[in-house]
Amino acid sequence: MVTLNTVPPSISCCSFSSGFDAGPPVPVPKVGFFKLPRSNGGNHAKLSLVQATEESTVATTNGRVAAVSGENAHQMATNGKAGNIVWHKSSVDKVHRQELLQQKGCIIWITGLSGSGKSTLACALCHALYSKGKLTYILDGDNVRHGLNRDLTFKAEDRAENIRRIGEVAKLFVDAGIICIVSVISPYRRDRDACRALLPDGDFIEVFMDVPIEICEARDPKGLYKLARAGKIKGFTGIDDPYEPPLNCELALPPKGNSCASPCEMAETVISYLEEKGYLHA
Ligand SMILES: Nc1ncnc2c1ncn2[C@@H]1O[C@H](COP(=O)(O)OS(=O)(=O)O)[C@@H](OP(=O)(O)O)[C@H]1O
Ligand SMILES: Nc1ncnc2c1ncn2[C@@H]1O[C@H](COP(=O)(O)OP(=O)(O)O)[C@@H](O)[C@H]1O
Repeated sequence: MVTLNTVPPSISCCSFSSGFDAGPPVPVPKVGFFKLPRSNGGNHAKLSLVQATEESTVATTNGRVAAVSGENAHQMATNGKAGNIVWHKSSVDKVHRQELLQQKGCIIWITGLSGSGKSTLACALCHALYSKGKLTYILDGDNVRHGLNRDLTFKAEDRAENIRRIGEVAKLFVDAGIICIVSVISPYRRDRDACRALLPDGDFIEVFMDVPIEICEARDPKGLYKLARAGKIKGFTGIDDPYEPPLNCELALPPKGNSCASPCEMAETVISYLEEKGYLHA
């Protein structure tokens, strides 16, 4: 049984003064009104609340953010196509959640050919960490392609989008303080490295299932290699589509001779790494 024994963080909502004792003082913003230009339809723009702090200036009209400066400008620059989006901070953050869970959030990214044992290792690891009272969540390629990524094929650009979305979701799990286990072929180095770059150094732990295709093909639990060899599946990884092995992974798990270590032994190897790097403590 896991006992949670933590001091809750003091609560403050955004940067507005709450008016009651809620922990350390927060900056009280200067609040005023600001008239925005006429909207397209010729109606007068509504007077809008302007929240101005030393760090940022945000104006809204009809619920939409109109202007930002200061530290949040960085978020404006990195948010892709939408524009005018401001990062919203909470008073309960990753550090508090990690304290609650007594672990550190990270991604264990398991890459390798179909049949190399990614899902099996993911399950063994999840089980072993659960036994130690550690919270994990598995994002498995097959499973995610049933929902979030059901619109994607196995063309290179769709595989890239598959990995990008999984990387972003995994990053949210890490922010939640969870050990996120990702088991996906992720055949392109560039796509894996892009996910690595989403996280602080060390938090992306790449585990390579270094299993030769002959072994994977002999296993063929879903009969997909057989279909690929028969030309009934086109663009199958390792047959007529590329797999780029990692160059600098944190862990590689090759077979010893003709046999692989058991899934439990592999899970223990990963757990030793997590232990050594301090991920199993807050
Ligand atoms: N063309 C092709 N190539 C590779 N794999 C194929 C293909 N078509 C279907 N499958 C099945 O899809 C699973 C791989 O999905 P992933 O999301 O992990 O792939 S990828 O990372 O986007 O390359 C993979 O699951 P695993 O066997 O668990 O790896 C296969 O079962
Ligand atoms: N360490 C292992 N030793 C022997 N067989 C394994 C091992 N790991 C997985 N397998 C077997 O290999 C097959 C493919 O494993 P799976 O985890 O589904 O691979 P992947 O997710 O990479 O496609 C399954 O039949 C599984 O039981």
